[in-house]
Amino acid sequence: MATQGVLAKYRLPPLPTIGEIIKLFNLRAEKQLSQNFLLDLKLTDKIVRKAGNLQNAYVCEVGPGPGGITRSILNAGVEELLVVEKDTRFIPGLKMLNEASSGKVQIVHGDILTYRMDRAFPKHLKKPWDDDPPNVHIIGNLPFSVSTPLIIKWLEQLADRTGPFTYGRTQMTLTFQKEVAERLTASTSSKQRSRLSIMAQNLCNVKNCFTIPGRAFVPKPEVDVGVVHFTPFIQPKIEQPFKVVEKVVRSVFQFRRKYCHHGVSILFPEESRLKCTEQMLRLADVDPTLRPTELTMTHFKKLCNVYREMCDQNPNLFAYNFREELRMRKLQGKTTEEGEEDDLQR
Ligand SMILES: C[S@@+](CC[C@H](N)C(=O)[O-])C[C@H]1O[C@@H](n2cnc3c(N)ncnc32)[C@H](O)[C@@H]1O
Repeated sequence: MATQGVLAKYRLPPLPTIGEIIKLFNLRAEKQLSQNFLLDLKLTDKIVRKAGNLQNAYVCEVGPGPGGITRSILNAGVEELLVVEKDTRFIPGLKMLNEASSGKVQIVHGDILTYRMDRAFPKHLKKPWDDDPPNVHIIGNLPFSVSTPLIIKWLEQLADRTGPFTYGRTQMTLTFQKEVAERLTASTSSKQRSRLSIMAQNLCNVKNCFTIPGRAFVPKPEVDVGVVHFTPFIQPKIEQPFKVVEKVVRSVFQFRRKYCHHGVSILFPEESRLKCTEQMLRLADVDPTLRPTELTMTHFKKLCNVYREMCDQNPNLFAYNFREELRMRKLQGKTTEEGEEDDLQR
C-alpha cells in the first residue's frame, strides 16, 4: 500500500504546455492526415482513467502526436510506455517527454498498421489466456481512417491470439468517430447494429465510455468522438474460426434493411441457393423474416455453427464468393439482382 501511495503521486516535472509544444516544434495539424489534437490534460486524464489501473503497467500508445495522452499515461505511474508515431515531426517533442520521465518512453517511428505488436513488450509479461488480463494496455486517439481498419485487424489477431494478444487478453482503449463507437457497442434492435457490433461483441466486452465533442480538438473535426474500452473474453460467444464468423456476419448485413434470409442466401451458389438458405435457417432455428439488426448473438452463433457444418459437408462451399459470381455475370452481360451495397466499414 505504501508503495502504491508513492507511485500514485508520480507526476512529470513542469513542462511546456501541449499548445507551447505545438508552437515550439511547429506542429501544424496536417488536414490530409486527419490530425486533430487534444490539448486539455483533464480530458486526456479522463481517457486514460478508462483504461483502468495503469500502475507499473506496460502501455503502447498509438499515434501520440504532440503528446497530450502520452503525459496522462506517464502520470498514471506506468513502468514503460511504447509510442508508435508515423509522423517524424512529433519525435523531438516525444523525446522531451522521455527525458522528463527518466527514460520511460520508447519511441518507435513507424506505422501501427504494420508494426509487430507481438514483439513490443518483454516476454515475462505474457499471461495464459484464461488468466486475468496481462499488465499490458493499448491506448490511442488515431485518425478514424486508421482506427477502424486497425480494430478489424486486431479483432482477427485477438481471435488467433497473435499480435498484441500474444501477451494474453490485452485491453484496449481507443477513440472512434462517435457513430463507429455506437456501432461497436450497439445491442440487438438498435439502429446502429451492424457487422462491427457482432464482430467486436463476439470477442470482447465492449464499453462505449464517453463522447468527446468535436470542439475539444484542435483543429475541430466535423464529428464527435467516442472513447471505447475493449476487454477480450476468455471464450468468444461464437466458437468458430474468425473467417467463418466474418463471412456469415458480412453476408447477413449485406442487405441490412431486408429480411435476414436475403443476406443468408448469398452464402450459397445460385443453383442451390433456395434449398440451402431454407435448410440453414431451419437448422439454426432463425425466423427468416427477422431483419439483420434484430438478430441476437445467439442467432448468429447458431447460424455460424450450421454454416460451418454445411461447409464441412461440402468442402467447396466456403470458397464460394457471391460478389465474384456477380462480377462474372456482369462480364457475361447477364442481369441479376444487385446486392444492396452495405458500407463495408459497418
Ligand atoms: C488524431 S491525431 C491525435 C494525436 C494525439 N494522440 C492527440 O490525441 O492529441 C492522430 C495521430 O496519429 C498519428 N498517426 C496517423 N496514422 C498513424 C499510423 N498508421 N501509425 C502511427 N501513427 C499514426 C498521426 O501522425 C497523429 O499524430
